[in-house]
Amino acid sequence: MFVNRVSELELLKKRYASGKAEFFVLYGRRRVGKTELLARFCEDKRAIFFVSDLGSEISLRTALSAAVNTVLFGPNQMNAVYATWEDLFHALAQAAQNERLVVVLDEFPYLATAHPPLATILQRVWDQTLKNSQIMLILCGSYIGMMEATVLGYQSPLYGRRTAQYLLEPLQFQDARLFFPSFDAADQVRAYAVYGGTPAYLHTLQPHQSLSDNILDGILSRGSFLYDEVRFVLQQELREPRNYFAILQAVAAGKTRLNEIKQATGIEGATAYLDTLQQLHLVERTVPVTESQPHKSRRGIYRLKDHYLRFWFRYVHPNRSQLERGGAQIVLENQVIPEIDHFSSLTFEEVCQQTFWQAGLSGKLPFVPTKVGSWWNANEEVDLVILGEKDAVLVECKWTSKPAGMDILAELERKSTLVRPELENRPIRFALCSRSGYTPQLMKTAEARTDVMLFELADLVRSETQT
Ligand SMILES: Nc1ncnc2c1ncn2[C@@H]1O[C@H](COP(=O)(O)OP(=O)(O)OP(=O)(O)O)[C@@H](O)[C@H]1O
Repeated sequence: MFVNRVSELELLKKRYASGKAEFFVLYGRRRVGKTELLARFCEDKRAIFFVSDLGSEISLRTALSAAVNTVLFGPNQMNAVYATWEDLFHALAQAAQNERLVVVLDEFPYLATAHPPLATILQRVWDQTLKNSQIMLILCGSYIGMMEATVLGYQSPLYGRRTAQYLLEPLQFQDARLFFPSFDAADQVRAYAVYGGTPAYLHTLQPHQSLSDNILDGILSRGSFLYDEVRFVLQQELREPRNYFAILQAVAAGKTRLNEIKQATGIEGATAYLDTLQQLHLVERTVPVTESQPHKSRRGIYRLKDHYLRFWFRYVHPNRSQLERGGAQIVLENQVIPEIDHFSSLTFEEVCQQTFWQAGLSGKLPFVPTKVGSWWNANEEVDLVILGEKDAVLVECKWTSKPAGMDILAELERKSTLVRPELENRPIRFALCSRSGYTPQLMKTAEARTDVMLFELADLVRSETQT
């Protein structure tokens, strides 16, 4: 099963069709599907696809030489090794002189580390010959920090050479749910809350088993792929993980403001760590949707960007001693199951947000949204506010087992008086999204009013995506 990535493939195809040399940089966190995407793209093309590993400069040059020669001259030439990287890149330029040639260097940071002058050499050959050829060079990497240092950043010799760069994001809910179509709608949201949109993590799910059995066997049990996955990935990205781990754990536990994070971790210099974690796309700082200058906002809060990171820091990392002694069932029963709905409620808001964006952009809302996000002040918050040029909808997302009633609408109307001053005279409408439906009285009210919309869980999980 290969899910979505339609717009990414389109972008790559467009560049391929440009008729000139292309230098495409694809990056994104581990397991997000970079290699798979590029493999699909290269399927029907004249392409050299090379995945680096932790080998030495000579072993990587030998392996890449073999890959290059096999594609350019056939398997008989496999043993000829280019004496220098210059020779190798010039050979690529030669081969791409009159004919499109795609060259993928996957896990490029490994190459750059094995041979530090490589970025400078590539830049030189690019400027001399490659840029005038028909090459489509794709550099790809997981270690986002390293990609930014070796290819994307100002300080890199390759800076300014790229013709396109793309950060591959995890799949959204509508795609992720295709990995567990047999779950009911509520469990699909819960599963997305736990696994997020990383295809490699979604692949571990056994759809014929219940969600809790999946969590037990595939996450909480020692030796399972996901049990140590976060530690493994973070240790590769971060040299001194201890303080980062403490900060990530605090944020996962709901400490979202800077002073709360400092207090929970005792780390005075938390800001610097948070900056790095943001650069690594592990943490994001969000501000109320109405803020016009996000960087200056005093209402910024920190959140973990990745769902599975959130789950791991909430339930695996803090319970490690118990889990190491075989206590997976106890952690599941005493913590995960009782809290799963509380844990999933934030994801439900995110699913609603994704749905409103999609609906709005495909003309299914009364107006085109320009921004969708949460709003909060020191004491109160509104789950979502959908802003258009001249419209605003305030949304309450209820992830509870009881039908939502008039009190929920009244509460949202009360909060609208707090948000109104920031809405620049836009008329306000209200929308409710509820996992468990609505009371008859609220349904009647919504029918009678043009400024109230009700959405059921089924409306929100209905899929229109491609596979
Ligand atoms: N769009 C997709 N639909 C379904 N499965 C996918 C998709 N993208 C990737 N996968 C699967 O997810 C797993 C991880 O993908 P892949 O190896 O491409 O990720 P990556 O970003 O290159 O990871 P790494 O950085 O760890 O090398 C693979 O098993 C792959 O087949």
